[in-house]
Amino acid sequence: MFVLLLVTSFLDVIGLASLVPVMVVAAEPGGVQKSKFFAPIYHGMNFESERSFLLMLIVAVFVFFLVKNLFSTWVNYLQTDFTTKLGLNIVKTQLDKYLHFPFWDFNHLGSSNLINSALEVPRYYVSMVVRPLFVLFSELAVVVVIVISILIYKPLLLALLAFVLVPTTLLTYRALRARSQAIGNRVNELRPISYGIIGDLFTGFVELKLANKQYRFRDRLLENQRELQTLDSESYLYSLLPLKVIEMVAILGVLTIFLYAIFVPSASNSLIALVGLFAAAAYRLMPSVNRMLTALMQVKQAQSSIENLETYREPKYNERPDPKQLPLSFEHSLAFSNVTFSFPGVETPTLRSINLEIRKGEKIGFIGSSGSGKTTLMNVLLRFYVEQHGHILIDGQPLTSQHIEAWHRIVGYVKQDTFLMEASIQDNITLGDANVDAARLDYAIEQASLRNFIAGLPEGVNTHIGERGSKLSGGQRQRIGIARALYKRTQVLVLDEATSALDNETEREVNEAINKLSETDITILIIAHRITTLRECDRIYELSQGNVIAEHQYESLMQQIVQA
Ligand SMILES: Nc1ncnc2c1ncn2[C@@H]1O[C@H](COP(=O)(O)OP(=O)(O)OP(=O)(O)O)[C@@H](O)[C@H]1O
Repeated sequence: MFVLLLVTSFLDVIGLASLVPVMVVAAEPGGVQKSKFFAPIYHGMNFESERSFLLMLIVAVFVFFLVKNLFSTWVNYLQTDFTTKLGLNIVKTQLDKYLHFPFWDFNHLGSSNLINSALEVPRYYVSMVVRPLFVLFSELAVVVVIVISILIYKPLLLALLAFVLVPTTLLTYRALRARSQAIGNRVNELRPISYGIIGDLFTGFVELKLANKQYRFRDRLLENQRELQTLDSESYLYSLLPLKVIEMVAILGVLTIFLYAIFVPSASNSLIALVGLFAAAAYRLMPSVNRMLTALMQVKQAQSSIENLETYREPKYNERPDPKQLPLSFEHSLAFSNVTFSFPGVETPTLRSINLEIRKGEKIGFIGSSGSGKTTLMNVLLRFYVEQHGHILIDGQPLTSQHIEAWHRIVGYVKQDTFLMEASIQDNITLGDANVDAARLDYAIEQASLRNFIAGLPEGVNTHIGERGSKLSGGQRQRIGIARALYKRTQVLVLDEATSALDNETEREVNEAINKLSETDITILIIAHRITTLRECDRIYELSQGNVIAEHQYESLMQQIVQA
């Protein structure tokens, strides 16, 4: 890419330079014969008249410019193609980086940071680092060609130009560099904040409106955006500044030589010619130097993007599943054997030596006060968290990182707040499958007790459910989650009963689905906040402070509660 840009720059300079001798010979009668350069060509090619030679020259110049511009358009195309692919590649590597994040680091990072890192940073990197580097390089090539030409033609002029332009350029760059970098860093801090506020505004629409706080959020967003836009304008202003500074210094150079010529009359003639040359050369060099400076400042401004691409590359953040994935068979039992788990940086374990054995097909309930460790236990089972001691045993075999893919194929999870996309019911159940297995979908809908509900919708499974399922009731959302788990042939289903949707209708709907599932051979683990959900369970374990403190049967547990 850089070599091609170099060639383009050379062609640009040659193109411009070639116009001067052509114009000189054209302007003067008999100029071709006198020219040291053109006379041999004129005679060598046996031209009869100067007019036909000039005609040939004009056609040659035109063809040269045509070819040069076709070539540079092709190079520009390659360049944009290259930056597009590069940009996409960076988005991919950034996304992969975060997809392999340990679960709690992922949560800790937050979605606004993620959006910024995966979408904005690559865009910024391409437009503020890669493209400016191309500009820098091609302008550098132009400057080098001009400098060499001047060096050959008039070394004194070069010395003069260097004396005026080099310190100015360096000083301007030094003066703006630190501020540019500071602007870039601040922009990188502010952008995720805007995404965060916008996200809160959408997710908390109902709560914020009821609390009449929506305008406070709007004002916070506007405040943040104001600073962002001011910084943006400031950096735009800085991009305009170098040209003005350089121009001022160049004009000062011209005027100084004039002054010298006025006060030292003996030197005036040759000096005036030098002034003309100086002005011409400076005017050709100034835009190039300006673009180079702007490019350098943009790269400085994008320093934080470069750093962002580099962060979290350490191995501890890259929990990629072991490449050698092994098959897994689950025919008889799954067990927690002495499972102990602590969150990083937390001293007391959240799960302490958990020992449980569950046979295939059993339905097991988990109860316990809030914070007792129920969700954490399920997250260990789902491998989002990994125990520090003990093992999860599947048919007696420890579940290792080499089984992750096989395990995730057979385990399903229906969370309290089921993840729903702004898409059709079918897409939500199949998670956007391109080739939907219709029989499987039908089975999932039936088992999740969704059939009547879907039959009543005008567009059936193709009905859109609104942002995060806003057009559904709490029970319908959970049942879509259950259908999703069944569609992927889940053998172990973890159900986290919603605490928020506690109305009787929701309970009835979800219980109906669970009861239906009890007839299948799917192993079900239900975290329940209401005991009635656990009617069909074979056993119910009670957790307290990370320990299993009791094992109950549904009937006896109900009796205990009634007596209490
Ligand atoms: N990412 C985390 N980092 C540190 N501590 C955490 C984290 N997630 C949960 N905890 C803590 O672990 C403990 C167990 O939480 P957990 O969510 O497993 O409880 P739970 O029994 O499912 O509660 P609930 O019924 O309210 O959902 C709590 O004290 C909680 O504060």
